[in-house]
Amino acid sequence: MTDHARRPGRPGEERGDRGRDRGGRPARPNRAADVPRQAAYEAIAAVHRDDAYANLVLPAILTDLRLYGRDAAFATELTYGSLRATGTLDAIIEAAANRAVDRIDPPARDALRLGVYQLLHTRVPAHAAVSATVDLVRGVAPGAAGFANAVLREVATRDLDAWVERVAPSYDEDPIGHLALAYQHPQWIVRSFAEALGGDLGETTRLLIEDNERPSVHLCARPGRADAAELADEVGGAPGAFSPYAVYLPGGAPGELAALRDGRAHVQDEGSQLVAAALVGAELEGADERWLDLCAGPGGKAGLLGALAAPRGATVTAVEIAEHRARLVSQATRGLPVTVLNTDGRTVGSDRDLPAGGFDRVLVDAPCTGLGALRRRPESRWRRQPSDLPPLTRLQRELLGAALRAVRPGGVVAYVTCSPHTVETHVTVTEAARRSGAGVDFVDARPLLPAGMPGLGEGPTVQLWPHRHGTDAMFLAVLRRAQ
Ligand SMILES: C[S@@+](CC[C@H](N)C(=O)[O-])C[C@H]1O[C@@H](n2cnc3c(N)ncnc32)[C@H](O)[C@@H]1O
Repeated sequence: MTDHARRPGRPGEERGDRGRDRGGRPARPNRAADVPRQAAYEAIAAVHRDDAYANLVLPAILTDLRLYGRDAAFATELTYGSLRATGTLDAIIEAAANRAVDRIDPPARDALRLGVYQLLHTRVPAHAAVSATVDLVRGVAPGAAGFANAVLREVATRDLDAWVERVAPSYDEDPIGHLALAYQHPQWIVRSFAEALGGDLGETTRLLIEDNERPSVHLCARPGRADAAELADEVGGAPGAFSPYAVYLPGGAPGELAALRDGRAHVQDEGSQLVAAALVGAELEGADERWLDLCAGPGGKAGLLGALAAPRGATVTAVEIAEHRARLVSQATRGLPVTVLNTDGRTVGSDRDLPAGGFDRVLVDAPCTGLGALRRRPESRWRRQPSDLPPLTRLQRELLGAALRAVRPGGVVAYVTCSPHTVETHVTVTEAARRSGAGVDFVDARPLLPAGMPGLGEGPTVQLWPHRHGTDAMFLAVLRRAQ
């Protein structure tokens, strides 16, 4: 695995030796296991053992094992599908094995997850799923082959619905617990979605279903450099439903597109385009020249803001605390009127380049749990924990407080998260506005989005949703500092 595919270890986090051979290398399944399953095993083992990200580690494994076409697609489906379903697969394995999953050796457990996924979610014939998985287990955890065989045979006695009925609480007694198991999300996340959707469990279910689909890739045709309709023709895609800059790409990865190479477009979810453009569309009296992006890495929104700033004679200051991400912002905004600062956005007022009251428009695209983008990272729903919330919401409040210091009287701030969790959205915004010394008014964000966009709620803030808008679940609040 390449280093960039690996999530940095947290301080004090130890990596165990399980699933490694005597030389310390990850144990490889035996060569008899067929190659797509071997690739999927290696990817999910890397995710669980090394904290890797599947979307980064899998392409490297596919290349390493020379898998293309249908084989690569099968390996991808197995990897993404079994990572997304981990919690549900584990509940089924526990019931079938009559043993807690954390008492199963990690290599055998990962192989079993893959096997159960094939049995319950794919058209792979049961005998093939069982024998291929037992072969895999022989390579990675030889002592567990008989155990795996017995568990898989037990799982194969029922279909998915019957297993859900057996292991999930009934919908009537515990609807959140039932939906979590049936639709493969942790309970705390289902609860937070239901709350953000006003308690509508039917709509929550539609969201959970959408979260289990792979999203299409969206491009942003950079204003002044490309036209969305022409770009759609060029790449064989379709113009977006809402953003005037969006193009939906057919298939998965964008690959080598000339438009990306020569800076006419960048990859960006349509929801991200909409919230960045909303900041620029907000009415402003007086000067409109100095824009600030307080959390800019890796530079998607800074790229769009820069392209929108250029013809207006405005400039963008893009702040990013992480050095490597600041470099990505510089790359993403080459040729645009954007200055990148590798610093902490909370230094507004004490950093010469970030003067208090020095900006007309400010974007805070805050670090968040990313619960609105679970479609993109199959493992992230199981990795995120409720304990992630307190430090993140504190940082969000501080960054929004800094933005409210940075904006001039009468100027506007857009607060954005790619999470619909109300603690990261409404609670953060209300608290930061309350604590800010300056007077702050909410601007209705709905008219700042394209006319006719459905499902924008009661305002003044806006929550976009995968199942309503086909975008990530982006939240947008627009605030104006009192004169
Ligand atoms: C949600 S991402 C921003 C995405 C970006 N706006 C885009 O469209 O590509 C949040 C970013 O904030 C950065 N960040 C976190 N704490 C920060 C701080 N105190 N000051 C500035 N940037 C910070 C993170 O490193 C991360 O790159």
